[in-house]
This record gives sequence, structure tokens and C-alpha cells, in this order.
Amino acid sequence: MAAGNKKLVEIKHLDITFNQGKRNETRAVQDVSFDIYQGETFGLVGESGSGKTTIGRAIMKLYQPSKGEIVMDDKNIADLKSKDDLRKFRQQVQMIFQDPQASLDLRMKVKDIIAEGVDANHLASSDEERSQIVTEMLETVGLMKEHANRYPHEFSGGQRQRIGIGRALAVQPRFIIADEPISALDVSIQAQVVNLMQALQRERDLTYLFIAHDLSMVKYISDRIGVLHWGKMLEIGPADEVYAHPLHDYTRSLLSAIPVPDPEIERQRRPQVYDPSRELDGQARQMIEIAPKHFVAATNDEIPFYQERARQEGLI
Ligand SMILES: Nc1ncnc2c1ncn2[C@@H]1O[C@H](COP(=O)(O)OP(=O)(O)OP(=O)(O)O)[C@@H](O)[C@H]1O
Repeated sequence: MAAGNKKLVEIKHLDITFNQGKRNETRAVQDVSFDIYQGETFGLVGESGSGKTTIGRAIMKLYQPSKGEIVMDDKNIADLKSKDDLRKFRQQVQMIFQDPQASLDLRMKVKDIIAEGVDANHLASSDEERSQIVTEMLETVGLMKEHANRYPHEFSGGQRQRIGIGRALAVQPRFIIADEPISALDVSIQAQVVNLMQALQRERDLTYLFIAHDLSMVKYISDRIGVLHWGKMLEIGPADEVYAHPLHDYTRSLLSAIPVPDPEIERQRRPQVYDPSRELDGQARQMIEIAPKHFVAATNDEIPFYQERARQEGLI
């Protein structure tokens, strides 16, 4: 998690609307802006339906922005149109999914799953090289060479997620979008997969967008966290700060759902419950830097309120 200062991905005023007939329109993402720096893990949290997956898929160029743009390596990805450009882009940006059972083709052998992207991108010049890549990937993700000829159903959930990670890594990507990669796993296995992802990040200089619905899950792995609610970004800041000193009411409400062992802390947190009428009153809010590198969606009138809160929390 040695985040540098170079921006790898820039999301600028992204809007995504799904139209399913005239009366059925969902504005899944609304004016969302954030940057992801080279080598960092950006944790994107929000409840179900807040737009996390939609943002991930838009970065993969699977959804078209209705407004705004997504820039990677200083290039607007909307301008990548030729087959060759798209192929190179998809090689650099890979995705890991929540449910490895659903995202792996159960009829394929592990070696063919791992080599899928290698074949599509013609990265191996011989069968021997292909096998070498598969073996290296299996070992990299903590599986064994002998697993290559087995099928996904022969593995546990955690091992299947390792296969999914191996498939993503086999094409030597720089950026990985991990969409709830540990949510479907047993708690005891979650830490192993997170540790593996962190080790791989260090070894391979990877950048992660780590999507989860639970703030406590992303806190551990992320450098920075962004909090989404109903398609809007409400708070972005250093992971520890967002977790220990959340400034936005909504982030506080997300955290108050986590059991707090100290009843006194619990009591202090309770009154600050998220009040939807305050947040979703239709007023335009901008991301304002309230404390260093800690941004909150606020109207001009709300800025003093959040500044006072940041002072109380010792952030300024
Ligand atoms: N392909 C689609 N067509 C129409 N509506 C969609 C589509 N994909 C997502 N939506 C809608 O967009 C909104 C955001 O969904 P999204 O899947 O991005 O949320 P999420 O935060 O990832 O939630 P979850 O954790 O449940 O996956 C939801 O209201 C969803 O119903």
C-alpha cells in the first residue's frame, strides 16, 4: 500500500442513468468524482444499490457514462475505440468478483480459466509457455501445480477466489477492481484473501479499487475510502480517519451499525443518526476539503457545521 502521487484513474463528474422505458429511469451514479493513485487501494463503500458496481463496470468500460468522464493514464477511456486499444485496456484493468462460484465457468478446468486472458491476448507463444504461466499463477495465489487439471467445484470458496485472482493476474494487469471479493467467504478465510491481495499489491505494484458494503471490511485494506449513498459520493478521506473520525452524518450512521464494545462510545454515537431529510433534500452539494485530504459533500451553508465537527474530532 505504498501509494504514490501519480493519478492512475480519474473519475470526473460521472453520471450513469439506466433507462428501461420512459418511466423507468434509474440515476445510479450522480456527479461522482474521485481519483485513484498509482499503487493505492481505494475502498468504495455503500449499501446495496448505492452504485458501487455500476462505477466499477463503468471503469471497465462495460457501461457508458451518461455524463462526465473516466480518465486512465491521462487518456479518456471513451476515446479507446479500436479493437487493439480496447484489448490493451482490458489487459491492464481486471476485475475480481464477489461470488467465485458464479464468476468461474464450472465446466472449465482451472488451467483454462487461468489462461483465458492469456489466450485472448496471445500472451503465450507456445503450450509450454502457457503451462508455465498457469503454474506460476497457481503458486502465486497459494495453490498447487497439480490443481491445474481440476474443476472449480473441487475447491473451497476461498480457493475459488484464489483461482479468480490468478485469472486476473495472469495478464499482468496494473489495476484491479475487486467487487466485494471477500463478502461471500467465511470470516476465517476473509483475512487470508485480503493478506494475499496485499502481498500481491506490494510485489506487483498493483492499484486496487476495493468495493464493499461494510466499512470495517475496507478499512483494513484501504489507503483511502469513499462513501457512496444513492449514487452520490458523500465523504472521501484517509481510511483510518473516515473510520475513526467520520465527518458526514451518513458515514456515522453506517458505523453506528457496527457493535461498539464501549457503551459510553455507543451513547455518544447514537444521537448523530443519519437524517435523510437533511442529506437528500435535492440541494446540490460539492465535495469540500474540510480537513487535509478529507472531503465531505456539503452545501455552502453546511461547511461551518462540518468544520466544527472536524475541529471536535481533532482533524483541524
Ligand atoms: N444494468 C442495469 N439496468 C438497470 N438498472 C441497473 C443496472 N445495474 C444497476 N442498476 C440499478 O442501479 C442502482 C445501483 O446498482 P449497483 O449494482 O451499482 O449498486 P451496488 O452498490 O453495487 O449494490 P450491490 O452491493 O447490491 O451490488 C440500483 O438501483 C440498481 O437497481
